[in-house]
Amino acid sequence: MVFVKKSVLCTKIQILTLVFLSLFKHHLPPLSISPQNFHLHPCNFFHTKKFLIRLYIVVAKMVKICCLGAGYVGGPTMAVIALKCPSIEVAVVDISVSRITAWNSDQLPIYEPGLDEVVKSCRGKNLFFSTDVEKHVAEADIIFVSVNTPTKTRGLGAGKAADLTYWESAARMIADVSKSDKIVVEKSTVPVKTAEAIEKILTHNSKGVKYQILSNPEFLAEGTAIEDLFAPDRVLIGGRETPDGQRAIKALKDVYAHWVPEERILCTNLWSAELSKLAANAFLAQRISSVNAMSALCEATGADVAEVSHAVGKDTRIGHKFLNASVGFGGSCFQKDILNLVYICECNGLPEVANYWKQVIKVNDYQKNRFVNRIVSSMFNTVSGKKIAILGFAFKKDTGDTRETPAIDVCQGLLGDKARLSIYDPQVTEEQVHKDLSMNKFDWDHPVHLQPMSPSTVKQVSVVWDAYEAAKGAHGLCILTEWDEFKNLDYKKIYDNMPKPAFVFDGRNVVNPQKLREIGFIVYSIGKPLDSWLKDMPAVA
Ligand SMILES: NC(=O)C1=CN([C@@H]2O[C@H](COP(=O)(O)OP(=O)(O)OC[C@H]3O[C@@H](n4cnc5c(N)ncnc54)[C@H](O)[C@@H]3O)[C@@H](O)[C@H]2O)C=CC1
Ligand SMILES: O=C(O)[C@H]1O[C@H](OP(=O)(O)OP(=O)(O)OC[C@H]2O[C@@H](n3ccc(=O)[nH]c3=O)[C@H](O)[C@@H]2O)[C@H](O)[C@@H](O)[C@@H]1O
Repeated sequence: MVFVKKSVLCTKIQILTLVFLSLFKHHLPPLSISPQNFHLHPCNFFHTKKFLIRLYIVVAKMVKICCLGAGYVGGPTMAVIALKCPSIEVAVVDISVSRITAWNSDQLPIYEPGLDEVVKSCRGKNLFFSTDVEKHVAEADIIFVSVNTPTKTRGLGAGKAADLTYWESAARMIADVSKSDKIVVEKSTVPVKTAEAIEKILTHNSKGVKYQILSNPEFLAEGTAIEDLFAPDRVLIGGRETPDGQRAIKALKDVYAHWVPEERILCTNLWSAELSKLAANAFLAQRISSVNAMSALCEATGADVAEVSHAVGKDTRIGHKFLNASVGFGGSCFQKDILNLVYICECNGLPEVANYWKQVIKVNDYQKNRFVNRIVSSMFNTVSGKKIAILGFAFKKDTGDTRETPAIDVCQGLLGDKARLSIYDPQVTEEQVHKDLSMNKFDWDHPVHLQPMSPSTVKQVSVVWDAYEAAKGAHGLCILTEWDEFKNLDYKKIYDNMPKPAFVFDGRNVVNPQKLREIGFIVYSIGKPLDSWLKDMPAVA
């Protein structure tokens, strides 16, 4: 009985202390950042004499992370950190009010398998989305910067160099509002040596606050972001080789160590980390351009690119991943990052290296042009006034992202020849399609609220919500995204509703060309033996 009364009294005191400390936590002296401090067992916690000290530690110094940029990287990455590290408070902030409103709603601003569940399980607990950028930056111990780094469209390095406007303004804002020491983490993909520039901005405006800059590039791919974040091949952290730099690396490593095995967390110097990100994307894109270059040769010789990729990929030194021939790679990063790499090589007096990487983009552009040429040349050298169905507009399946999607170039090529397009994609809105088809190159990579507000509607384009509707009355059907549903469409029904000859141009090799030929279609599949109809047509119109 005595024990019960004592414990009730004790609990009341504990709760009151907790409330008190919560209210006045900002007036307590800071402790060193170490997530290890927070692994207190809840049972021990309330029954030890050191209770007040422990409570002080937990309430006063729960590690706070703030991420600038609630986009495709900032949103999912921070949601996973919050899920895996319940002892860390994560605030994701953005200058775009509509993005933050969407993150706080049931309709998240990006489509990514598994993301909804992760966000819903920690939002409002230790994961917050806010437009109060300055408040959260001021309170944070670790600040991730995951803002846009588009390709420059004007001035020095236009068309190649990374535009660091958003990064620089983020750094200046951090310097303005910070009153305590911070670890600033480059999450965006940036040119090598960016950390040096950021360091200068921060230290020259520091008002006595100390900063450590880390490079922690992100390797997630869209469509599999949550999977990739849960089990990354590696986490890369680059920092200064000074004692303070190493302590900062350790603090960030401790965050990832909540769920990533130690041997997968690689620590390097700053420049290696920054360059590794650009190198990884360049290597990946290079594989696609290599297989796409082979696909042209396959069409010319009667080889089948799928068989060639399979045979080549069986060599364990080469491996089978990323060898799918396609209409071309898209997405917000491959082209941007390679252009950036090319620019850095040129600036460092390495024109041969620059030209080598430039070729990866040239082959990608060649592949998209080749696809359009195949369509036009097989349809009697003109698509003027003809309806063409476009199945898939996103740059890959399982995402609604259309940034630098090959569909834009293919559609623009067909529109240039006066085709009428009927577009269907399960995740891309009508507004987005019109915006993409009327926007200037590279404009898409700026924050949404800074892009052209009301894009002009492209007259010859209609967007529909059903593949059958898109194909009705169409002379040809182009598959531009490998959505699973395109594999299982009723192609007989589609064929019956099209004028003849009816064409299928498969830019993702999702259909079985033989089966479609049996129905009656004339089929073009990337890198596959050509239909007799196409053999007589020039590959370049
Ligand atoms: N999308 C991807 O799969 C990957 C992207 N990256 C890199 O991550 C960076 C971000 O890419 P995404 O997330 O795709 O871009 P995003 O455009 O989806 O998101 C960037 C966000 O930053 C916000 N922003 C810009 N300036 C800001 C500021 N000063 N303060 C607060 N918010 C600000 C924008 O409003 C936007 O919502 C880029 O450097 C990209 O190269 C790296 C790996 C994967
Ligand atoms: O820095 C980035 O933004 C990210 O870029 C890519 O990820 P992502 O662009 O989201 O998607 P990928 O799966 O790499 O596909 C890129 C493009 O290549 C195409 N692709 C991919 C693989 C393949 O074999 N063939 C092929 O044409 C895809 O359809 C897509 O258009 C990288 O895979 C990520 O590691 C990286 O973090």
